[in-house]
Amino acid sequence: MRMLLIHSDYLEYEVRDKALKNPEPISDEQRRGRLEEVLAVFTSVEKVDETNPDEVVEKAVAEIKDVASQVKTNRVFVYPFAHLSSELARPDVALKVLQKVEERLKEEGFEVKRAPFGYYKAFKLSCKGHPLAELSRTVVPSGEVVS
Ligand SMILES: C[C@@H](O)[C@H](N)C(=O)N[C@H]1[C@@H](O)[C@H](n2cnc3c(N)ncnc32)O[C@@H]1CO
Repeated sequence: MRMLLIHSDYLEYEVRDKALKNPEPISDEQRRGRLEEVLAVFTSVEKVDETNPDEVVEKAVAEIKDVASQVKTNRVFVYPFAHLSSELARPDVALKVLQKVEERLKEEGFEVKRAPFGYYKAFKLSCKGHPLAELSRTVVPSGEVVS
């Protein structure tokens, strides 16, 4: 799993067209979303993650918690983003992984939004620009190598 973590004044999105034949079903209210003072986590779930999705979820949550504590926010925006890897996991696996990351972060006490999966989306992002505002992390199941 590849993550680009941007500490932001805000992140907002608006759903546009379907990018998959069967995108995640969403309600009207999920067509737009915005969070302020947020750690935006743009995430590509990778083929290698399919060997142990549950472990990758835990590793990703640990990384997100670490960065969130460094930038002092408890708000996280999980954003599916298929552009950080050339070896993407199947959509059905990727969606489950991202749903689980959202669920586990909430269990850890974070305020979390997750952008809808399987769509083209317009988005606006205001990066804070401090030294820790732009970070990337890669997590893979144990025993796998980062390509
Ligand atoms: C397109 C661009 O504007 C938008 N931002 C987009 O990326 N849409 C992606 C993700 O929401 C999701 N998706 C599919 N596979 C994956 C995966 N392995 N990991 C993460 N997301 C995935 O399906 C869409 C098409 O790949």
